[in-house]
Amino acid sequence: MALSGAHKNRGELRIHESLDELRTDLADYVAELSEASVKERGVFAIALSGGSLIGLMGKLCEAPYNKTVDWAKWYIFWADERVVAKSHADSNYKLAKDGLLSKVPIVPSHVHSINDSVSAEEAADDYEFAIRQLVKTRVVSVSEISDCPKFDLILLGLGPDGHVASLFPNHPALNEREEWITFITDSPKPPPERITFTLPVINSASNVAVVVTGESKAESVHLAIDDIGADCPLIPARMVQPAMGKLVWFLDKLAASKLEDSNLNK
Ligand SMILES: O=C(O)[C@H](O)[C@@H](O)[C@H](O)[C@H](O)COP(=O)(O)O
Repeated sequence: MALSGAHKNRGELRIHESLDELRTDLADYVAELSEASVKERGVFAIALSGGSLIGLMGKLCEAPYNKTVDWAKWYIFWADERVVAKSHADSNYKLAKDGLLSKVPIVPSHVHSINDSVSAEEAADDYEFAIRQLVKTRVVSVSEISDCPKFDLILLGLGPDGHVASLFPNHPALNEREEWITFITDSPKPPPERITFTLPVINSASNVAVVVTGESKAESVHLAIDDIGADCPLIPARMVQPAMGKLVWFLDKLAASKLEDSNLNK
């Protein structure tokens, strides 16, 4: 690792010299959490996002992880999904299926994707209902401090505008406190209709990892992590603050290029 650090309340920072190094560290991290969760609970409930994240998780399909990870115990969810057919090029399900899930022995019935044949509002309701059933049977754990599901790991990307999952800057969805899953029909990033985990669900997870590469994200990384003034914009990524869980940032050098030195162990 090029640099590492820990901001006092913004989690652990893992900054990598190369994308290859980041990919290996991310695969190790996911594999370790999977092992710990299977040991403790017998299952691993993981939520994915779309974007470059899936490609960056690619090493999990290779040796040794493809053989050492207990794939049969994985339950897969999406922290956000575009409301399009599962076969559509914009589908986060399709991205993960093609890039990851079809390459490892995941149990098909453990893959919890959205209902793609209904409206965004119905898809959000259906997804929340499905997750509620899995919380009842403790496939997904439950938070000790809220009634929210406690995913073992939620993986997020970061947009250049500071969005995470489908929670966009200044969008009312950021204020949702009751629902676990909400929907939007006006996403500034196409396609417009999406469902997304709400902040209470993200912040109830045992582990949240934000995976960010490239210079276009550097300003958002700075606004999400550094001690900024009250006049700076409050971007969605800064609202990712797991209450009891652990937050880890996987960054490449370009994404980390605007971070203040004081956050890094040089
Ligand atoms: O549905 C989506 O649009 C994604 O889930 C989105 O939240 C993504 O994670 C970020 O936009 C970062 O994407 P990149 O890593 O590709 O820039």
